[in-house]
Amino acid sequence: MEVSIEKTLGNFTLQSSFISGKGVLGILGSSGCGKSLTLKCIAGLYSPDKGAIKLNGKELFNSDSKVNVLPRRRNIGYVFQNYALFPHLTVYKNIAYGVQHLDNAKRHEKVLEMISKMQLNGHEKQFPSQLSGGQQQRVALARTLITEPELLLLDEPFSALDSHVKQILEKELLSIIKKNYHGIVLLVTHNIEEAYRLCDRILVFDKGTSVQIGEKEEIIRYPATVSAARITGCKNLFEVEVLGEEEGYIHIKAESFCLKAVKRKSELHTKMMAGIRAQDLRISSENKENPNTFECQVTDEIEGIFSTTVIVNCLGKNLQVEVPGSDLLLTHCKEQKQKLWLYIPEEKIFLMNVDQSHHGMTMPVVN
Ligand SMILES: Nc1ncnc2c1ncn2[C@@H]1O[C@H](COP(=O)(O)OP(=O)(O)OP(=O)(O)O)[C@@H](O)[C@H]1O
Repeated sequence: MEVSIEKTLGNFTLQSSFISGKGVLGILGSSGCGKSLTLKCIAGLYSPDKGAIKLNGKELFNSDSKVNVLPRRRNIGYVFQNYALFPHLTVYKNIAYGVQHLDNAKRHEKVLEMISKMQLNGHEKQFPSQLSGGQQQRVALARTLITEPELLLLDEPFSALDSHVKQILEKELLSIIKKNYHGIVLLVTHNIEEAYRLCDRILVFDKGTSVQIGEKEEIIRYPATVSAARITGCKNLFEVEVLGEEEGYIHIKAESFCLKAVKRKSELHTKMMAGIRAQDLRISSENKENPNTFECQVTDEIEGIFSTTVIVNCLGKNLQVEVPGSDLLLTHCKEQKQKLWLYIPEEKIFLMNVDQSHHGMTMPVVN
């Protein structure tokens, strides 16, 4: 599908442009950045001010040629955050709702098939209020998939679930979807972990604009913009001066320290932003004399369940380092007042442009 739209609502402007093939595309961005609005425009619940939406070669919307296909004729399935089931209808009738045009025998056959695929056998006569969150979610999905949509839109379908069952249920639901549905799936989330677990590719949104699209590993490894780096959980971002390049490496200077970084294909400017993930930094009690190794002091520690975030000061700059829950080396070094060294791996540093302004309908950076 191809989307390239603009929509202004009050003082919010959406500029959404991307291309998606089959598989699950995660739409990732912080609250209020335009993820749901993008889905609503695709589903036809809102009309963009300008642009075009194409699905499997058919134009659903085009502001130039004044095409605007009615929502019910778009053949798009939409599962909302709260499932929106009909409370007064049984599971069976909820699922049958979208295929009332079929004759009785055909409709019954399709409903039973969907009940079996969604593992809802035995719940046919129950009402939504008698089901668990996960079961309600499967009914919502069954009610959508029975209409054989060409595109499936999932808007934070896991947000109403308890966190302890969430991971199991989301995995289960995605595997049901992948087994039974072979079209395009757009899944809205503001959680990078969820996007990483469930999606094949990720589209990143920032303040109403789609800024990057690519394979999920690529998006995590090489965010193209500062906002994509932040939303994917990068804690260390700083401005650098590019000093030069040599044999596949770039030399950069960040305030008082000079670093070496592996050169990627990105275009270089004198001033850039550099990012390094807290998980990729290493603290050691020895100076192994690698490049990018600096003496550091621990200034704070934020304890998590499985890991600790250590704030280290390195040549006057604070950096966040993630270490295992009980890092004995760190405890020992602190007790013995031993020197600590921070190593910044050359291959883990990524560079981004400083200028983050988005004007006009630009396509997001494609990895
Ligand atoms: N009907 C409306 N009228 C005016 N502004 C609106 C309307 N619908 C949405 N907006 C604004 O558009 C922006 C994007 O909303 P949207 O629902 O797409 O956010 P989102 O990224 O899905 O956020 P969340 O993760 O919190 O659901 C928000 O700032 C919201 O206030």
